[in-house]
Amino acid sequence: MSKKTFEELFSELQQKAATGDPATSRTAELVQAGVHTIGKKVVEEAAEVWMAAEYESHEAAAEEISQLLYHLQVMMVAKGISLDDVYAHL
Ligand SMILES: N=c1c2ncn([C@@H]3O[C@H](COP(=O)(O)OP(=O)(O)OP(=O)(O)O)[C@@H](O)[C@H]3O)c2ncn1[C@@H]1O[C@H](COP(=O)(O)O)[C@@H](O)[C@H]1O
Repeated sequence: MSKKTFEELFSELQQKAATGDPATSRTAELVQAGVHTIGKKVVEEAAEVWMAAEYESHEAAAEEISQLLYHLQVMMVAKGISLDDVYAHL
C-alpha cells in the first residue's frame, strides 16, 4: 500500500498538472478536461463515500474517502486554489 500525506499528494498533483501527459497521468487528463468534468467526479465520489460508509466495510469506506480527497485536490489544482487557501477556512 502506498502511503503519502495530503500535502505530499497535493505537490505531486501540482507537478502532474503542470508537466504531466494526459495520456499517462489521470491528473493531467482531468485538469485538461476542466472544472465541469472534475466537478462531476467530486459529486460521484462523494456519493460513493456515503454508500460505502453506510453499507460497506471500513476498508471500502477508507478507499472511497481517498478517492474523494484526490478529486478535491484535482479541483484545487485546476482552480489554482492552494492548501493555505483552504486551511484558512478550517
Ligand atoms: N490518488 C489517486 C487517485 N485516486 C483516485 N484516482 C482516479 O480515480 C479513479 C477512481 O474513480 P472511478 O472508480 O470512478 O474510476 P473510473 O470509473 O475509471 O473513472 P471514470 O474514467 O469513469 O471517470 C481511479 O481509477 C483513478 O483514475 C486517482 N488517480 C491518481 N491518484 C494519485 O495521484 C498521483 C498522480 O497520478 P497520475 O496523475 O495518474 O500520474 C499518484 O500518486 C496517484 O496514486
